[in-house]
Amino acid sequence: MQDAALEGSDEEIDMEGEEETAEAFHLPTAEERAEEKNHVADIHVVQRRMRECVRVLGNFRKLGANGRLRSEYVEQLVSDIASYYGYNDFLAEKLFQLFPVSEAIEFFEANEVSRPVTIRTNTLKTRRRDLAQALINRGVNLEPIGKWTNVGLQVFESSVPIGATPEYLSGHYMLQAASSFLPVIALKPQPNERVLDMASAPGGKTTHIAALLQNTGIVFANDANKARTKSLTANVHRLGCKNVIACSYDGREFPKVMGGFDRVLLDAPCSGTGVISKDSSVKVNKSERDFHLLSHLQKQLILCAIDSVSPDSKTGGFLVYSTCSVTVDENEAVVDYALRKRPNVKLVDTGLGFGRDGFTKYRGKTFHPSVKLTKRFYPHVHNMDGFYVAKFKVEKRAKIKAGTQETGSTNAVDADEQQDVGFDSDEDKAFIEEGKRIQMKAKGLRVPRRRQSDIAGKVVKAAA
Ligand SMILES: C[S@@+](CC[C@H](N)C(=O)[O-])C[C@H]1O[C@@H](n2cnc3c(N)ncnc32)[C@H](O)[C@@H]1O
Repeated sequence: MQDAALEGSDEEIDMEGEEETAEAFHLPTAEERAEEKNHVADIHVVQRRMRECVRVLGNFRKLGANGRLRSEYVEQLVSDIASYYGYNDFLAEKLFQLFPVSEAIEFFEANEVSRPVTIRTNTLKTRRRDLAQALINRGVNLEPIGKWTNVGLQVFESSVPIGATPEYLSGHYMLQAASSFLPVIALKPQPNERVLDMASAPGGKTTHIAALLQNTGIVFANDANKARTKSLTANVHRLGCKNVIACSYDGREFPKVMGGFDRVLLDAPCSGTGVISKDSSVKVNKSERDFHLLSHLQKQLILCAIDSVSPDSKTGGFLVYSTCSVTVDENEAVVDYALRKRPNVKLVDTGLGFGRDGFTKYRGKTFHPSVKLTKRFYPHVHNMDGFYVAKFKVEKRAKIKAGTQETGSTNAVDADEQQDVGFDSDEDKAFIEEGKRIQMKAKGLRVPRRRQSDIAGKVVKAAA
C-alpha cells in the first residue's frame, strides 16, 4: 500500500504502464457501492481497491479517472479501510483524517500488530542493571528500551511469565507500556514535592512518580472509580511506595477537596484510539457522541487540574495532561480550551526530546501557536501506543476587584472561579479579557480601554 503511494507520487513514473493500471481499476459508482454493501465483501477485492485508491490519491492529477472526484476515491478508501480492518465508518474516517493518505494506512496496519512488551524498573527497590541480570538468569531476553529512559526494558522473549516472576512479585518492576513513561518523565517530580495524580488507577504512573520522589514528599493518587483503586493500592504496596495516599473523588471536585500541589498529572479518561492494538473493541464501540462527551469531561477535568496546582510552588507549578488517544478533540482542542479559559497558564516544552509536534491547525480550526510544544506519539512512527503529552506552567492568577486591577495569588475571586468550570465560553469572557489586559500592562503594552459592561456582571458575582 505504501509502495502504491510512493509509486503514485513518483514524477518519473512510466505513464504507459500507469494508464493501463488506472484503466484496469474501476472505481465503483455510488450505486455500485450501495449494492456491494448488501453482500459480504471479498477481502481480496477490497485489498486491491485500497491499494489502487492509495496509488491514485498519491498522484490524483495524473491518475484520477476522467469525471471522478478525489473525494470519491477518499470515500471509497475510507469505506474499504473500515471493512478491511473492522472499524465503524465514523471512526475509520476520523482516524484517516489525521494523516496523509499513505501514512494513514501505516497507522491502521500498526494497530493490527502488538506493541513490544516493556517493563519499568522500580528504582525504589533495584537498579535496571541488576534487574536485567536477574531476569536474564531466568531466561528472559531483553534490552533497554531506548536512550530516552534509564529505567525501561524491552522484553523480546521469555521462558517465564513476565507478570509472575519472583522479581515482579517483590515489586522490582512494573509491567508498563513505553508510552506510559512519557507523562511522568514530562512531569519531572522533585523530591519532597506534593503531587496529585488525578486519574491514577491502576497506578502505573503513580508508582513511577513515587519512585522519582524517592519515597519523599507525597502523592495523592485519586481515581473516580473506587473499584479500580484496589489494583492501585495493590501496586503501591507491591512496589514499596510509602509516600502515596489513595483517594476516590471525581476529579472535577478538585481543588475543593484539596489543592496547592507542586505538580499535577491528569492522565485523562479517553477513547483509547491510541491503544487499539490492545483493545480492538474501540474500533466499533465509539461514536461521535462518545467523543463529544469525552472531550467535554476532559475540558472540565483540565480546568480543575490547573486550579489544583499552586502557582506559588517554589520548585514546581506544573501540570501534565496526557491521553492514550490520537484524536484532536481529546488533545489539542482540550489544551487550547484550557489556554483560553485560564490566562494564567502557558504551555512549556515537555522535555521529552522526541514525538511529533501537536497540531496548531486542524480541519479549519486554529489553535494557539504554543500548542506546537505538545507531543504526539504514534504506533507506526514510534512503535509505542498512540499517546499525547502536554505540559503547562501555572502562574499566579489575575485578581480582579471592581474598578481596580492587580495581580496576586489565589483569593476570594479565584475560589469563586474555581467552582466555575461550565461550558459557555462567554461565561468567563470578562475574566479572560481582564487577564489579557493585565498581561499586556505587565509587558508595558498599551492596554485598550475597558468596557465597563464587560466585567460588571462577573465582578458582582465574584464579590458576592
Ligand atoms: C487512562 S486511565 C488512568 C491510568 C493511570 N494513570 C495509570 O497510569 O495507571 C483513566 C482513569 O480515569 C478514571 N476516571 C474517569 N473519570 C474520572 C473522573 N471524573 N475523575 C477522576 N478519575 C476519572 C478512570 O477510572 C480511569 O482509571
